Amino acid sequence: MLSFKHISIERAHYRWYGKKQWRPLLHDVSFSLNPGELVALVGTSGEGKSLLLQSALDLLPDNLRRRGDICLDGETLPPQQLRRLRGTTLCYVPQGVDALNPLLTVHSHLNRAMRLTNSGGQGVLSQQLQRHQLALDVLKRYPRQLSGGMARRVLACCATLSPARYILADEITAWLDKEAAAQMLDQLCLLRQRGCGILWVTHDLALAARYADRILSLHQGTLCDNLTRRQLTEGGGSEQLRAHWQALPEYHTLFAPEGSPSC
Ligand SMILES: Nc1ncnc2c1ncn2[C@@H]1O[C@H](COP(=O)(O)OP(=O)(O)OP(=O)(O)O)[C@@H](O)[C@H]1O
Repeated sequence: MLSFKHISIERAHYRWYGKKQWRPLLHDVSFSLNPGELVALVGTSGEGKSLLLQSALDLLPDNLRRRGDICLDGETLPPQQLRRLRGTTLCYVPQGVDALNPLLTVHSHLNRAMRLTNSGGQGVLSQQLQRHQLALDVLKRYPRQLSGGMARRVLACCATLSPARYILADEITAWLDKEAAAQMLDQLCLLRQRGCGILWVTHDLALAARYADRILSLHQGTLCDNLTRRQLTEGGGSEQLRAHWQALPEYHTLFAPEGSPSC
């Protein structure tokens, strides 16, 4: 189990006379991610979702710091151990596709992910590409020759090829049309079946309610919801999460009397 215990993230602020102060961005966030569980993390833009994922891998920029503990199977992981576990136990799929090295082809990126698993072989590679709707000729291309959605699928492909027990995926379905997003989530569900724990940052509460086992929501720097999909669809959660859910067409379809047109 991967646990976030009392995580606070603070930003350095310098006064005009040079004194440094730490100002909170996120405050006392605690939750756990179980193996074989897909958990969606929602919240409005700028709430700190990406920073929370980055803090779990010790990837925060120098002007930010984390307080609290990241624990794996009950053991607190110091920063140097978190860095060692990157790619092997914990895998981060960043929001920006600039995480792809511009000097390496897609083949090199995927090969590296495969070497970590030792599951090599062209067969595995082409199977994964097919699952992510990527043609074989994409292997020769450099990141600048990919569309935003293709680059995102290459990043997802690296994550699925890695041996990670926990995947922290930041807006993995952004820039994808509905069909491609559903296919991407089907891939995450396959990983979940294999026992992988997935924390998925998203703005799409409708998709979260369809695919995630649990939904977490951040609001004003704190974690204000940690509920199951069923609790959400049955009207649970904080006021702002309920308002968000009830504004979605999915909510109205769910409660529309049979035979009436859905909105
Ligand atoms: N390096 C940084 N220095 C100072 N502030 C930062 C830094 N990185 C992020 N922030 C601030 O931290 C807050 C949270 O940022 P974060 O990227 O985690 O938001 P988010 O919830 O992922 O937003 P979005 O949904 O738009 O991606 C924002 O207010 C942002 O401006």
